[in-house]
Order: sequence, then structure tokens, then C-alpha cells
Amino acid sequence: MLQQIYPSVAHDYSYELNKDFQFAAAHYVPSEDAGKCRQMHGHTYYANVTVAGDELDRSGFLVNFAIIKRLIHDRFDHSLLNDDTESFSDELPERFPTTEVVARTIAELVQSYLDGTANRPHVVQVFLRETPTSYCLYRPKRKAAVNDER
Ligand SMILES: Nc1nc2c(c(=O)[nH]1)N=C([C@H](O)[C@H](O)COP(=O)(O)OP(=O)(O)OP(=O)(O)O)CN2
Ligand SMILES: [Zn+2]
Repeated sequence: MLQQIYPSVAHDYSYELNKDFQFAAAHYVPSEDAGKCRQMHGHTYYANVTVAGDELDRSGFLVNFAIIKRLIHDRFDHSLLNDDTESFSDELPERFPTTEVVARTIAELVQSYLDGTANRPHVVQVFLRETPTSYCLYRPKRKAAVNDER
């Protein structure tokens, strides 16, 4: 699964990097419509995070690959996602730990870190595979900024 070719995302930043990593986690989807997924079960999630930008930091990095992995792996590996109530909720569908929401949460956690860096690159795509046959792509909407019209 690692070394997979992922769908590309359109942007016109000069640099783009991709980091693959995996984590094992349990979850359940607390919806009447979720069928067997209402029961707690586990996955090895395969994630690919795409970061893009025009400026490098003092190490010549957009962002250190290791930081992207650490931010997500250290938080979710060998956890029950539903227990992470800062990220997920059993009450609000937009915060149930579905593949879609976990992908969006990964994007938000990484972007929150990137917003505190000097070169401020952007998460432009998160690919998250939950099973051999199921995956989700999340692409954050571009936010217009004073000095950044992309
Ligand atoms: N849109 C979504 N649909 C489903 C999600 C989800 O997160 N978003 N999650 C699940 C379950 O959690 C499950 O882990 C994955 O379901 P599924 O792909 O059906 O799993 P199978 O291994 O049984 O798939 P097969 O291809 O039939 O073997 C369900 N739906
Ligand atoms: Zn599942």
C-alpha cells in the first residue's frame, strides 16, 4: 500500500511533498444507518498527506516529513478514535469518526501546525484508506488571504 500512486491535486505552488504513514485504530460509527460499523472494530489506516507551498524553511524543507507523521501517528495509533473528544463526537455526524471525518481531521491537525511555521505551507490533500476496498480523499477549500490569492 505504501508506494501507491495517489490521485493528484491541482495547485500552482512551486513545491509539493507527500508523506505516507499508517496507524492502527479502533472506531465505531454511532449512526443507525451504519450497519455493522456501529459495532466497535479496528483498521490499519493508510494515510497520504500532501503539503504544498512556495517557501522553504531554514532546513530547506516545506515541512519535515517526520513531523507530519508524528502529529497524527502519535495521536491516533492504537487508540479508540471515538475517545478523542477533541477531534470526534458521538453526537454530531460531522464529527463521527468516519473515513471522511478522519481524513478532514488529519488535514486540520497538520494545517494547525503549519500555520505556526514561518513559511506557512498548505495541506492540499489527504488520502485515507480505511480498508483494502475503501478510501476517502479530502481536499481543503482554499482560503483567500491578503498576500495569498490561491
Ligand atoms: N462513506 C462511508 N461509508 C462507510 C464508512 C465510512 O467511514 N464512510 N465506514 C464503514 C465501516 O466503518 C467499515 O470499516 C468499512 O466498510 P466497508 O468498505 O463496507 O468494509 P468491508 O471490508 O466490509 O468492504 P467489502 O469491500 O465489502 O469487503 C462503512 N461505510
Ligand atoms: Zn470502520
